Amino acid sequence: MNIEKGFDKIVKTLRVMITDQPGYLGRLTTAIGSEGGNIGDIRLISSGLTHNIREITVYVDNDQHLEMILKAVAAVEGVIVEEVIDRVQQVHEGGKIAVRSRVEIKTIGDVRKIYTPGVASICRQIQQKPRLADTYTAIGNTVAIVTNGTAILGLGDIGPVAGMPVMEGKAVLFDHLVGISGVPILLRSKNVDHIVDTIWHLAPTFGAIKLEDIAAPDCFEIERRLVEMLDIPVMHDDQHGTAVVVLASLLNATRFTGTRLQNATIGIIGLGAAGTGIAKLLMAYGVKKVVGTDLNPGAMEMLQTLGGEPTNLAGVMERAQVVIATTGCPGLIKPDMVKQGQVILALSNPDAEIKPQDAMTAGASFAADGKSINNALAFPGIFRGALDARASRINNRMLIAAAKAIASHAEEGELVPGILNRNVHLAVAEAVARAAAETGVIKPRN
Ligand SMILES: NC(=O)c1ccc[n+]([C@@H]2O[C@H](COP(=O)([O-])OP(=O)(O)OC[C@H]3O[C@@H](n4cnc5c(N)ncnc54)[C@H](O)[C@@H]3O)[C@@H](O)[C@H]2O)c1
Ligand SMILES: O=C(O)C[C@H](O)C(=O)O
Ligand SMILES: [Mg+2]
Repeated sequence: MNIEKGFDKIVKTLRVMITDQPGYLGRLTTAIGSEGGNIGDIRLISSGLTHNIREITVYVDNDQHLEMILKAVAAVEGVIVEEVIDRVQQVHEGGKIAVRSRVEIKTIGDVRKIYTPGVASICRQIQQKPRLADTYTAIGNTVAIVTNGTAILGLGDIGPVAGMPVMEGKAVLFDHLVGISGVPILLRSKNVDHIVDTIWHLAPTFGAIKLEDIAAPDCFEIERRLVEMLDIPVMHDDQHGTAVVVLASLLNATRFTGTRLQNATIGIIGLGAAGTGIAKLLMAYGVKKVVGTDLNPGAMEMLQTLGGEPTNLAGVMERAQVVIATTGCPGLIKPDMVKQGQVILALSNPDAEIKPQDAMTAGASFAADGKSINNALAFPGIFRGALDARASRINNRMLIAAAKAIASHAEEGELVPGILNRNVHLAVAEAVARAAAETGVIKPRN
């Protein structure tokens, strides 16, 4: 019940020509199954006189596994594989986002209105009353998604351009879930001063700034300085979006087990952007005992400064009732390290420190990975709420309100609700806007 059903396989679609007689499709599926290929959809694409074309979705472990399956299929008489389609690749072709017009142009008169000369009167009005930009431009509904590519998922420092598919993915989620226009900004810099300065100069374009996949420790300084300098919300998603979803999941885990989160010992493995953000929010919520480990002594020092206790990997696994891993190291937690009844959140993407199934088999009471405990549950509603409220910043009260809203939408026995449930994002937005008003971070109308 607590294990997310695995999407940890690679999805391939085989386009096959099959003799249209009884038994051929059966022999084909048997060949796939005999090599351990798990079959998803089977679609009939076209019917000919003697042959059919079908597309068969197969879940495989890796490229070698696919090769074995193709070999087995090639040996089936009356079946020819025409193409192996990669749907993941397909969906990225041409990029996943575009800027599109919201107005229609039918005549030259329309052009005169949306563009020069008509547009000039709108410019003048905004010049006189800057707040009119909220009414007459897209700024208030546009969020920059800024990365320098130094911590793209758990893939590490792969550069901003290689990180673009993730940034586009975040923009797609913004649009789909809460109607925000997310604009990826790729920065070719690892210099904190340059990054801060560049974002400051770009900021008038945006209603808010979402920092994404910028590695620790620079991410802390960049965010701190921007929050200080700008009067629009700035939030590093990997720190705070992740922390909100972790808090939501722990509110539920402790409710199910009848324990008090504040009194639980929380262990964090990997004290980078995500791990440190999680430690900070859990402590702000009232958690008294946070132990943590990192390969980097500077990260351990920071935990100590925050009031946590540095230890080693064995120490975390031994002492913590809840283990949260954010290292980017798949397979770091071995099943024999898991203690009976522990909650294990292995959050690294794309591959977890331990698969939830393995943690459950090893005795965990709850286990989840970064696909279900994902900041995509938090960031859309947090930014929607902050923009709607005209908040100048995002504070802990807003983050905790978001976590409670997420937690309250989980089904019984579930740590968090599904990412695609729009009601969750709406509830998060409302809770965040309310908390912004209660904490007085609403911008005055200028
Ligand atoms: N599920 C989510 O919503 C979510 C959100 C953010 C980040 N993450 C994942 O968390 C991971 C880290 O992301 P980040 O942005 O914090 O990166 P980061 O580079 O800021 O931090 C990673 C930290 O892990 C430490 N580390 C690496 N290997 C370690 C090991 N073997 N033992 C202990 N510490 C180790 C590093 O020293 C570093 O401090 C990534 O895999 C990312 O996908 C998941
Ligand atoms: O992008 C994700 O899936 C979550 C998170 O922001 C990450 O960096 O892993
Ligand atoms: Mg990220």
